[in-house]
Amino acid sequence: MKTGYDLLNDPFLNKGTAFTEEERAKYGLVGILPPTVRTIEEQAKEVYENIEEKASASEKRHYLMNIFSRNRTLFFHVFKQHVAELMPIIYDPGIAESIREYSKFLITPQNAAYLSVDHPEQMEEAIRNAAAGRDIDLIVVTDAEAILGIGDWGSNGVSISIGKLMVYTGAAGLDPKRVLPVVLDAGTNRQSLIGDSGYVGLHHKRVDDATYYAFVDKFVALVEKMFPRLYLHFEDFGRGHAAKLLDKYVHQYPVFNDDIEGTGIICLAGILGGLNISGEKLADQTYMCFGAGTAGCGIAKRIYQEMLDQGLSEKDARDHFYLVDRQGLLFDDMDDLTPEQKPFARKRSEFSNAAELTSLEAAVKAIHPTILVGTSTKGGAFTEDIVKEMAAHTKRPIIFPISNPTELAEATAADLIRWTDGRALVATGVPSAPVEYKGVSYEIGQANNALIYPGLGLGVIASGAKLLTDEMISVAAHSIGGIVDPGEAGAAVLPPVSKLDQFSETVAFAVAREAKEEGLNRNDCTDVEACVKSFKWEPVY
Ligand SMILES: NC(=O)c1ccc[n+]([C@@H]2O[C@H](COP(=O)([O-])OP(=O)(O)OC[C@H]3O[C@@H](n4cnc5c(N)ncnc54)[C@H](O)[C@@H]3O)[C@@H](O)[C@H]2O)c1
Ligand SMILES: O=C(O)C[C@H](O)C(=O)O
Ligand SMILES: [Mn+2]
Repeated sequence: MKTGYDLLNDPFLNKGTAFTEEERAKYGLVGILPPTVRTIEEQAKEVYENIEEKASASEKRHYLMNIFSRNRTLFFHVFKQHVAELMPIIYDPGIAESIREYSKFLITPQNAAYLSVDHPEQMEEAIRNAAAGRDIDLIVVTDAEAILGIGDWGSNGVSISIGKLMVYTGAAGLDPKRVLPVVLDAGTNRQSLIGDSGYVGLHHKRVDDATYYAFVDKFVALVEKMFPRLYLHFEDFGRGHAAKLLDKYVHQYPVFNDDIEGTGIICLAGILGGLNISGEKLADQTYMCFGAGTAGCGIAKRIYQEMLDQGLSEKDARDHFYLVDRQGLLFDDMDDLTPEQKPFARKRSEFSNAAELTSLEAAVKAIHPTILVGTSTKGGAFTEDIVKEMAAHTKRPIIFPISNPTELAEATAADLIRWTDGRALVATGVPSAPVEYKGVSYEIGQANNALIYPGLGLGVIASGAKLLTDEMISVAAHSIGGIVDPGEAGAAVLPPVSKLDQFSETVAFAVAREAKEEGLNRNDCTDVEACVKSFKWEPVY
């Protein structure tokens, strides 16, 4: 039993001024807290008022992270009350700053595990120390090679693991005591970090692939052994490793790659939402991806799978896809294609001007896509000319500029609505305010995997699913339809973040039900909804 300062310093147990007089007497807290006893509602009101007073998002974030470090219950109480308002502060886009400036802002290590490739022999000890006797259901692990669109950040990337886990709890109610953020420090290729004496990670380049894969393999085997019902979420691994790691473990353990699968689900859901508004069919769409990396190929694969599920043959389905990357349109004779790009690469013989299709603009002109998804990290890439060209050949162009953070988005929602005279069906990666245009208020959906991974994770964890299957992923994408009224002028293609906790539960029900149908559940799911609800933690003392 913890007492005194040990109790106040434990963020999972601390209640601060809300410890009652009886508790203060019992736990050695008499005299080390100010005399007034507060309720959590009073504390939360105070915290919220303080946030409102801070001038910048950055100050708000630091203040909130301090609360998070000291008192998880209070932090989540406030977060849950103000999800839509606080998401951009503690998650994307605000989180990018805390990664770039991690060494400067490091307050406490926030119960994360920092694993060093230079000391694999310490791995088990490190995880044990970080878990500190807690049973863990969920790990978010990053190696920080490709954080959002801002690149390689080494140990600083731990903030993305922490931030993703905050959203899991805020949105789906996963118990913060039962989660563990992990950063795998395999070095960094960002020279400025290596040369920065203030940098807190390893001061050397990323290790070679053999050492790297041995490090990750050791980690996965170890945490699977230590926490037998673990759901393992991979975040922001580099293009050269992300899909390989997922393919390696996906049939063995319940693992999830957020950038590949989470983004695939949310974009499919957004596209289905868009088609619901336009009344068109997926099989009639021409899909173009700009930036065919981890997310770009993950999304293409999910949409492709949906076309197969809708009855198209593999060949017919593939014919709908065009990938554009740095080289321009990707052709099958290129020698630098990734394994994930290859299935979607086109034949030069399909075009009379193949040699000229080296830019997005040329590709849009030649192909006339009806759906354009941006995962390129090239801010402003969807120019007025490109968007107008696309919109000239389709009534309701579906355009999702989803590169993060804000400055890397391929376009803004306001420009897309304006350039297409209100016809574009838009979703963005970061939150966008409604766009007022010619008397209509266009609500903009947020195509960010944060709208889906919390519910998906809750469904997997509550059911105790042995694996995360393609079918579970598909039902997750379909489960968030029907929340938005497609008939309303300016309707969004995705449900609003303000309803995140409600639809996360809907997603979890669907996923747990599917796990049960596939016989993959290890927990009793006789009553799926009761099972899911029993896994939800409430931020109250
Ligand atoms: N909204 C979401 O939920 C979500 C999810 C995942 C990723 N993303 C965003 O997508 C972007 C890409 O992430 P990723 O993990 O796929 O990274 P990645 O490095 O795997 O892929 C980026 C791809 O874009 C290509 N690219 C880079 N610069 C380009 C340019 N100037 N022109 C054309 N192509 C270019 C790269 O060659 C690469 O193939 C990031 O900004 C990230 O924040 C958003
Ligand atoms: O973190 C986000 O905001 C979404 C996504 O996982 C990304 O890498 O951009
Ligand atoms: Mn990511």
